[in-house]
Amino acid sequence: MIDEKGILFILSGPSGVGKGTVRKELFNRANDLAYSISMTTREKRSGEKEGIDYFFKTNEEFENMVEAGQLLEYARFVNNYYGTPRKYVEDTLASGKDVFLEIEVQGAMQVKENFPEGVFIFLFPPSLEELKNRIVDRGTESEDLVFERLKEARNEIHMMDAYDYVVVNDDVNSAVTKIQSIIQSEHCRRERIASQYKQLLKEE
Ligand SMILES: Nc1nc2c(ncn2[C@@H]2O[C@H](COP(=O)(O)OP(=O)(O)O)[C@@H](O)[C@H]2O)c(=O)[nH]1
Ligand SMILES: Nc1ncnc2c1ncn2[C@@H]1O[C@H](COP(=O)(O)OP(=O)(O)O)[C@@H](O)[C@H]1O
Repeated sequence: MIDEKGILFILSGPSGVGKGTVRKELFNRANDLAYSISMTTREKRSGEKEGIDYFFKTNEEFENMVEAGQLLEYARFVNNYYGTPRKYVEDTLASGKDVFLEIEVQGAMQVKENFPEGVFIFLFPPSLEELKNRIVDRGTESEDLVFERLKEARNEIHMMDAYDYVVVNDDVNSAVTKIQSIIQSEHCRRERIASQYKQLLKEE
C-alpha cells in the first residue's frame, strides 16, 4: 500500500454560473470524492438541509470558529459568511481520499495560499447575459441581490488567470465530464501510477 495523500480540488466561479448544479451531478457520478460541506451564516433556502447543503451558523458561532482557527478559508459574500472546515479537509486528505470544495473566488484564493498543490478549476459562464438569466431563473434572489451578484461576478471573472483549468458551463453533462477528466489527469500527473511502478520494481 502506497502512502499517498488525497488531492484537493477547488471548483470556483461566479455566483449563478452553475457550481452547485455541476457539483451535484459530479457527485451523482463519482463516489470516490469527498465533498466538504461548508459553514454559512446565510438563511436556509427551502429544501436545504443542515449538514447536507451547509452547516448553518449564527454570526457569533461563525466568528468563534474563525477565532479558533477552525476554518481553512472563509469569505464574506453578499452580506454573509461562508467557510470551509479545516479539520475535515485535512483529515480526509491525510486518509488518502480526494476532497472537493465548491467555493467562491475570494475563498479559493486563500486556499491557494495554504494549499498551492490544490487543483483550481474555474467554471465559466457561456456569456454574462446567460449568467444573469440563470440567477434570475433560479428565483432565490431579490432584484437587488441579483444586481449585487452580477457585480461580484464581473470582479470574479478577473481572477480567472490564477486557476489551473477553465471549464465553460454551457451544458451540465459536458462540464461534469470535463471535470472528471481533470481529476483523472491530475492523478496521472502526480505519478501515482509511476510510484506504484517503482514499488513493483522494488518487490522484484
Ligand atoms: N469562500 C467560500 N465560499 C463558499 C463556501 N461555500 C459556498 N461558498 C460560495 O458562496 C457563494 C454563495 O453561495 P450560496 O449562498 O449557497 O449561493 P449559490 O451557490 O449561488 O446558490 C457561492 O459562490 C458558493 O460557491 C465556503 O465554504 N467558502
Ligand atoms: N449548464 C447549464 N445550463 C443551463 N442552466 C444551468 C446550467 N447550470 C446551472 N444552470 C442553472 O443556473 C442556475 C444557477 O445554478 P447554481 O448551480 O445554483 O449556480 P451557483 O452554485 O454557481 O451559484 C440554476 O437555476 C441552475 O439550474
